[in-house]
Amino acid sequence: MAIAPSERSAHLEQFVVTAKQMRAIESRVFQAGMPVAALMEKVAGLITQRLLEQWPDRTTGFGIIVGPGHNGGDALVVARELHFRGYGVKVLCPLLSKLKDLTDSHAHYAVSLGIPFVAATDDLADCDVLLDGLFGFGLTRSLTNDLAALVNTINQWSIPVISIDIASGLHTDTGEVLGTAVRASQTLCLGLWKRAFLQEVALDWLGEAELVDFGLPLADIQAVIGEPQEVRITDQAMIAALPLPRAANTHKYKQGHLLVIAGSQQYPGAAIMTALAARASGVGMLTVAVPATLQPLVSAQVPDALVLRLPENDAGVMTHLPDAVDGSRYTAIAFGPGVTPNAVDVARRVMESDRPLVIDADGLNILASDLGLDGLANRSDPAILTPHLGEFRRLFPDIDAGDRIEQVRTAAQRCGAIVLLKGARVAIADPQSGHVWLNPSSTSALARGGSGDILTGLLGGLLAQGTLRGTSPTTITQNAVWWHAQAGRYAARDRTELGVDAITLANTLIPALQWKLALP
Ligand SMILES: NC(=O)C1=CN([C@@H]2O[C@H](COP(=O)(O)OP(=O)(O)OC[C@H]3O[C@@H](n4cnc5c(N)ncnc54)[C@H](O)[C@@H]3O)[C@@H](O)[C@H]2O)[C@@H](O)CC1
Ligand SMILES: [K+]
Repeated sequence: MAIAPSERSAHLEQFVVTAKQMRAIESRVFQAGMPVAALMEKVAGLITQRLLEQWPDRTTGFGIIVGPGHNGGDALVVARELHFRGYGVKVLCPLLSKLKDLTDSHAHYAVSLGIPFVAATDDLADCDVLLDGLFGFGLTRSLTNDLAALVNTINQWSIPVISIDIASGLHTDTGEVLGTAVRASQTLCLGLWKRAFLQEVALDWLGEAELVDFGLPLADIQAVIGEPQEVRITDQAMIAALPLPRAANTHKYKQGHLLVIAGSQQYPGAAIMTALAARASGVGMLTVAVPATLQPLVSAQVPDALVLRLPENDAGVMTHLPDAVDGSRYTAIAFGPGVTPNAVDVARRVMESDRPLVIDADGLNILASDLGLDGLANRSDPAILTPHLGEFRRLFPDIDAGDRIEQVRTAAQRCGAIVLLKGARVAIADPQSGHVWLNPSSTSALARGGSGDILTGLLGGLLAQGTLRGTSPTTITQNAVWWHAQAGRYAARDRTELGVDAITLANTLIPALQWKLALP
């Protein structure tokens, strides 16, 4: 059955594949009768189209770097098409004697057309654009000797490099640099997102990444992937997960009641930032529990929140939750920002509550140093841990095998909580299924103090609302990560990456949502 192009694109955008899966999908398509050469023509035609759009001026000179496999074949077909359209084209093919048959055919044909093949990397130094067709998902070994020298040389130039499928030298699954790798300004990822694009170690090499859909049948993709273990977070799924629209006859208690427990005399701002972001989530009721002396300050900043005064010690650290703070009154609890590592009794009470829980910052440090993780698996309602890498290492010191995606999966399964590992590509793991969701679109503007407090408040607010709507806690967690990142991106458009302080970020949450909702 045919599906609409927008629906197909939303489907494709959520898949993440390994090299092995991509190879298996490709094999099915070839076995079904699609000629390899025809598919290569189709892919190269789409790449050529992108290049023509970006460089319509026919005086642009292209340097085409061709490897031994079909990535090199793609590049040669593009070279031919650019040549036919009147562009200047030079080909550098360092492994000319080792070309796969189809690639070799294209090389012969290119020579017959009079396209110049150059011998030295420096012969490309006067090109305006380089096309990297050295290796795609077939790269198996590290780049060494002459190939490594070639890559290191072009990386020193300031000529834009467009990589076909993946920046050559990156491991398709882990994103690791194998010896050395091309530093692309742009990568045209073919067919399906390879796992490397969701690995933060690869980001500096991939440049701007775009998916080029060349029509792989969804049935073949689904037959190979089965139930997806790793999923890319998409706008479409996240817009659908928002607590919108609200029921016309709702009232504030039906929109969730979040208890934020945060702050200390040393870190009063953490309570304010968490509360401001919780407020922007649209949560029906917000209560903020802080050490008593902070109450006037927090009330002044967030007058619409109920601010509870907790007993505190001489250092301004909350000492315990009085019995009057009855956890059962709340739909969700967010605990940890700025409480200091000494708020151990409060942490214990929070862990004992049966409410859906977000634990962040010092809350995580207290788990690591005092309470341990054993209490998490037996809770009736979910707990969500939101560590950055440092906190992750303290919580799970012995998890170091595999890449980030595997590590976060292991961590969730081990502790029985949802684990959200922060970073340039946030990864969220579900303890039961082992599924991992990856956020593909973010901004370095978020690498800043206070940004995590905003995420905690937003996540808490969405958890309180989503729990009542029956949204799954992993979907709510994705929703918060996505919204937080989009707000960062939206704010950075106006203010650059330097201008997205935490308060600005909190104030941008709603405008960013309007921006996303206005998109088709
Ligand atoms: N999957 C698909 O459906 C399609 C794939 N196409 C292209 O085909 C590519 C994959 O093609 P291939 O499987 O031929 O793989 P590659 O083009 O990535 O190259 C693999 C070749 O390089 C050699 N090699 C690996 N590491 C090396 C090293 N360090 N030094 C020297 N040689 C090394 C291998 O022995 C093999 O011959 C994709 O990335 C894409 O560009 C497109 O042409 C058509 C559609
Ligand atoms: K490449």
